[in-house]
Amino acid sequence: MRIDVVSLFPDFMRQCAAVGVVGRAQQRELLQVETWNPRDYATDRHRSVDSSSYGGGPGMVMMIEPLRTTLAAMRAAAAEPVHLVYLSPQGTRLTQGRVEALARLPRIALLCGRYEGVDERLLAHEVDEELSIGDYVLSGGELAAAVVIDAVGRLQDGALNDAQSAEQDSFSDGLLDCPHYAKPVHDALGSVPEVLLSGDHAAIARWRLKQSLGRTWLRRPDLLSQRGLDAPSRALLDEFRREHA
Ligand SMILES: O=C(N[C@H]1CCCN(c2cc(-c3ccncc3)n[nH]2)C1)c1cc2ccccc2[nH]1
Repeated sequence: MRIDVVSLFPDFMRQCAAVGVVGRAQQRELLQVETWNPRDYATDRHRSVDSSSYGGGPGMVMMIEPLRTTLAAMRAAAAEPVHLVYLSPQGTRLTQGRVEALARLPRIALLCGRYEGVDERLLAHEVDEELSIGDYVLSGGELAAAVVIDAVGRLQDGALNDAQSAEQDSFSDGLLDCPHYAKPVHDALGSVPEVLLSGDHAAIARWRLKQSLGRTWLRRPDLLSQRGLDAPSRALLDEFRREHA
């Protein structure tokens, strides 16, 4: 999969994509992340990419021309058609389901705005999808783009050593993750649940599912109502609720 990132801060974006699972996915050529800086495509001697906002008001707006030229060069750089995503608070909320769909595409591009945003005419003409990672305003789209790169990159086949961890991750099956424990078994803060030391894999899987169901019920009941529960899961959750009544 190829991800192109249009940003005024390419070094930052390259560094975000160079570490951890995503960095390893790039080394394994499972993922390719390329950056494009609109300032490199600005034509005036000041290399301007923004101008004041028509109608007045605070802040500057990113101009059409440098972005149009940048996007044309980006699209031409590889054969695959590009699904262009603009990161903004006005976008559709990013979910794991959407991440999984994006991860199946051969190529996406992430447009990172700065200042007060991007000229609406450029967005209307070029952007395929607008995505938000939450209801807050950042300084720019780069951190949101880094979230998309990480969430999509880690789902590339072979990116995770233990493919199952992608399956067990929160939201992969619509539930919150279960608790995890490292050494030592006993600590002043408490002990590791006995079942996890039993070696009984069926019992451990049952315990983990019960914890995931219980946590989701306690912290994110909205996810449960979206997901629905089969009879065994409903019984397991009832058991959790009795134990925590
Ligand atoms: O919304 C603004 N800037 C955004 C423009 C688009 C790129 N930026 C951004 C993206 C996001 C974002 C992206 C995805 N999910 C959550 C937030 N937060 N901030 C910065 C903004 C800047 C600004 C300055 C003065 C007055 C109002 C203003 N609004």
